[in-house]
This record gives sequence, C-alpha cells and structure tokens, in this order.
Amino acid sequence: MEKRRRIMELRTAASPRDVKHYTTERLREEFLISPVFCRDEIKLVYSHIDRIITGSAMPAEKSLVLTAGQELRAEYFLQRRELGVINIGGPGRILTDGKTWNVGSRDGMYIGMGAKEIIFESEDSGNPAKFYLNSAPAHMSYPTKLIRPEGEPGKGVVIVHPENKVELGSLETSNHRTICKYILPGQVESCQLEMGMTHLEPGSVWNTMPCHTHDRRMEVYLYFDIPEDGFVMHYMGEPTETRHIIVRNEEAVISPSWSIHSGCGSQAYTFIWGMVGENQDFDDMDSIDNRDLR
Ligand SMILES: O=C[C@H](O)[C@@H](O)CC(=O)C(=O)O
Ligand SMILES: [Zn+2]
Repeated sequence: MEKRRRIMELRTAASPRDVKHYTTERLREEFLISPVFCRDEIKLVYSHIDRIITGSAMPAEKSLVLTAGQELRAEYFLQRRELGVINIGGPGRILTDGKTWNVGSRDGMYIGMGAKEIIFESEDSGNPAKFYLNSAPAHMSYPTKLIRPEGEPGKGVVIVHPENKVELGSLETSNHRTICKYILPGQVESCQLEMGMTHLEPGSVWNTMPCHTHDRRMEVYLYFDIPEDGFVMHYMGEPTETRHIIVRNEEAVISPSWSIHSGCGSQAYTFIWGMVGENQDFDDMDSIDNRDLR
C-alpha cells in the first residue's frame, strides 16, 4: 500500500480515576470536538473508545471524497467499518459506488461495510449540506439505506417508524423532548452503530434527565440549533463525580461508558447521539436517581 497522509485526529481512552482531576482545559481537550464542521473539508476524530470515528463532511464549492488515510491501514474507509450519517445543513447528495442518494436536511444514511467510493456533495454552495458522521468497526455488510424522519418509503429509503419517535419528559420538568431513532435493530440494521436525533420543545432545556450510564456502550453527542450566544452545559463524569463542559453550537462531546451524558441549555436545542459497543439494546441503561447525583 502506498504511503498515505494522516487525515484524522487521534484521541486515547481516559480513566475516570484520572478524569476527576482534570482542569477545564484538559477536559475539553479530551472530550470536546470543536469545530466539527469546516467548509469544503472532511474532519475526522478517531477515538480509542470503542474505536468510534466522529466527524463531518461539509461540501460547498467542491465534492468531498471519504478516504481511509494513513490511520486505518485499509484500502478504503469502509473496508472494515460501517458509517452513519445525518445531514444538519442544506440539501445534499451522497454517492456510494456511483449510486446517488438525495439527502435532505435532517435526512440520514446508513452505509454498510464494503462501499468503496463515498462522495459528498451539496445542492447549493450558498446553503451547504452538513453531513455529521459516526463510524464503527464492522464484521459484515448490512444494506445501505437512506433514512427520512417523514415521507414515503421507497427502494432503499426507510421512514422512521412511529414507535421510534419517542416523546419524553414534560415542560414542568423542563425536559419535554422527542427522541427520533434513525439507526437501530428492526428499522435499519447495523453491526453495532445506533444513531438518532433528539429535539427539545421550546421552554425545555434538559436532555437525558433523569440521566444514565451504560457500561456496555459509549456515546457521542453533537449539539446544534443553538444561537451564537447560547450554550449547553453538558454534564459528564461518574454519577458521584460530575463535571461540566460548556458546549456551543455544532460542537460534539465524547462520552465514555462510565460517564453520565446529560445537558442543560440556555434555551431549547437539538442533538444527535451515536452509540457503539457491546450491544444494540437501546434500553440497556443504568438509570441514576436524581438523589444520587453529586
Ligand atoms: O442512551 C441514550 C442516549 O443517551 C440518548 O438517546 C438519550 C436522549 O436522547 C435523551 O434522553 O434526551
Ligand atoms: Zn445514553
């Protein structure tokens, strides 16, 4: 294989025994991904935690081609991996081995192991697509699908099932939100990746409250729909050693299995969660009683 260039930032795993001593700066270096989107660039962060790759493709003036880089020691990016995508920008296209998929705003894709050529494009460079990416190691190839929250199903097009739009919380507890699950067993099959988007109602600011951990999976959150002067206080850490990271619009945060992942915003916002690990049982969580948080 010819020598390739490095195209990803590498993050190692961190121990909770060390993390509780971290300064603000150190916490941010380890867990915050910022910026996630760069115009006309593919940005990728490879984490040793379950080997998830988090990143983006934001094609504007040009098409962007996903390659393996030096880091994967693979012929092509999806040789041994699967990929989940959600577009949070304007309408775009994804080409998988020559097949064109029209990926509208808030549409998603699952691209199975083995797809060789992956190209990202925007319909309008003035309103570029922002493809958010989560990728995990894969052991077999599941069919590639376009995933839409609403609309008509078609060949290779899956509409999120009604039971996978889950309304939770209430305005009284400031956590009224809808979890829209894009990639999960029974709807869009994958080896390990699960992905979805949670939208808060106006006046609600808390996500994943009451909170949880899940020792068998790690998770990454991408927060967006936040005004420039807004923010989300993202809470992480062991339930009795909580820390916060201030997250701005379109920033992502890595959550190790041992950590809670919950946030309180200066106003309502939206976020994408991606999970990988031991199982795909969405409800396999360890709930934390609010009284036990410290
Ligand atoms: O393990 C599940 C994930 O943390 C999220 O799906 C939770 C979430 O979107 C929410 O409660 O608001
Ligand atoms: Zn979770």
